[in-house]
Amino acid sequence: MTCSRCGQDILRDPLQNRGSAFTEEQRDQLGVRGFLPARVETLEEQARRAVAFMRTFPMPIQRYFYLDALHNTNETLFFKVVCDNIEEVMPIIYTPTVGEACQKFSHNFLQARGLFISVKEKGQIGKILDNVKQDDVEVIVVTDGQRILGLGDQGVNGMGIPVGKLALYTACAGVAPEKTLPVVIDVGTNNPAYLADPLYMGLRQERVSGAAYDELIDEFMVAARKRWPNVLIQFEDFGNANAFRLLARWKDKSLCFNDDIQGTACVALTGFYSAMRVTGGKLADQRVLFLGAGEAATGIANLIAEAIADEEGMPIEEARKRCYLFDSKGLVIAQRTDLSAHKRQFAHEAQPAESFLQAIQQLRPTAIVGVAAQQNAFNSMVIGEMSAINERPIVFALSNPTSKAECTAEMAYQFSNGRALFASGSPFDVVNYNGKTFVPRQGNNSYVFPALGRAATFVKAKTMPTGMFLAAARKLAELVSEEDLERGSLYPSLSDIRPISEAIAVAVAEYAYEKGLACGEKPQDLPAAIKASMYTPGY
Ligand SMILES: O=C([O-])CC(=O)C(=O)O
Ligand SMILES: [Mg+2]
Repeated sequence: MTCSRCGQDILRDPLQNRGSAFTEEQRDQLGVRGFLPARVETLEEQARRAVAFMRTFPMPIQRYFYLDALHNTNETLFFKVVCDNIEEVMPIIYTPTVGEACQKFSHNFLQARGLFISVKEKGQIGKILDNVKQDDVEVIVVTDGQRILGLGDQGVNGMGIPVGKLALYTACAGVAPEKTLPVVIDVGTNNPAYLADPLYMGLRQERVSGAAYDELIDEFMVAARKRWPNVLIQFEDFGNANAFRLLARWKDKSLCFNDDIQGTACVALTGFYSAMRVTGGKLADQRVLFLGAGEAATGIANLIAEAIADEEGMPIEEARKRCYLFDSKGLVIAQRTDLSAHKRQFAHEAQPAESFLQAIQQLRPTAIVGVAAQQNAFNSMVIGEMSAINERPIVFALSNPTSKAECTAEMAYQFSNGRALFASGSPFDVVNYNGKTFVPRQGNNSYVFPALGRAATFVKAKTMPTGMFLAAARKLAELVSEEDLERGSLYPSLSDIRPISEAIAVAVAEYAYEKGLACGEKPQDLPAAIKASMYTPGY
């Protein structure tokens, strides 16, 4: 198509722009001649320049803003850089640096990605969605910014999270960039610093709750599905109360899931399967004590219970007795009267314990899981006690970003004399301890959410039941090698995330076909069909 006046628009559209890679022919056809230096470059050449430039910035946050600018300029090039350097780039565009980027969002704002829907726009969400050019959105990640990682209420500044999650959908599981849409629902913020900040870009009012909140989310859910009937909606970083309510309201009638409850659970369960290859025994033999009782804690505890119930043919209530929660008021036990429904399921008969250490001494757990964003809560006493009780204590410090982790990898190995089976939510470097090299890996939902989403949209599932998360956890566990375990890695290397995501997507899709959750015929060669459906950056 010849369009001599469209050239400049094409160069400004990150989905169409190829910059210096436009060929001589395209430069004439598309009307971009004159707006580019003479040399025609390959994507590889462009990527080399981009990576070299990125590395000139000393701080991760500077690299984040450079990559964000690249993302907004040329998506193909951005994803080429991300896909070919995933281990280097992931901690920048995702956890932990994305947390800092959220905190700086309103101060460093240049150009936004995604949709901002505020409570002022109630009644008009359908119209807003009609403004979106993309006609085939497959995955939406939506947040209301109330609990961004372990950083609390970030309001609209939380937009970095849906943007980062969706970048991983594309990079890890090949969901095409034009089929993703990040969304922030702005109902205000209860963060006093933002309310007082003249540069804060969201609604400067206290959060709306109750019926007005529910009606807004309902309107969004209905309008999104009307505009894109098969879209998957991933709930991300909502506050506890809304996260559980929204999931309960929508999980059986809409293709959706909550990443913090279900995605995190899936990866944590894999961590247990890996740990048990070292310790021996079965999941039903575990006794798990959680520091925290929110989305991640009860999500993980419930999925462990589902897995035990499935493996042992045991009632779920019985299986739940392997998991104990410790919240801000102490150990969650049957006699407490202040418990919300999601905690009550894990309120067992036990003595009260005021400190986490006391709870360990009473319950003698095989594993502790930190999901309370309490830096250094897993101190030498806690890990020392776990190591006195267990030959190989399981210690998962899952809170994000790094500053909120319950302990560092180094602390876990040091305080356990190198015996801890460790995983963390944020990345930690290799640790040398007592002549041994440990390679800790991330028990982060990024191992599974892109693949789960890829599978669910591929099979056009109507909902995402628990079995899909179990299938993903078990497949990921199969991909952990003996060499990984020898180095203390409970997960495979993220440098292989693309084939890992592919294998998980195949396993989840297989499960969906088997259980009648899929719409349409199963392809004869499912792995080949899934592979062929995955986007790879190229012109
Ligand atoms: O974003 C991450 O790294 C994991 C996650 O969902 C969270 O911490 O809320
Ligand atoms: Mg999250």
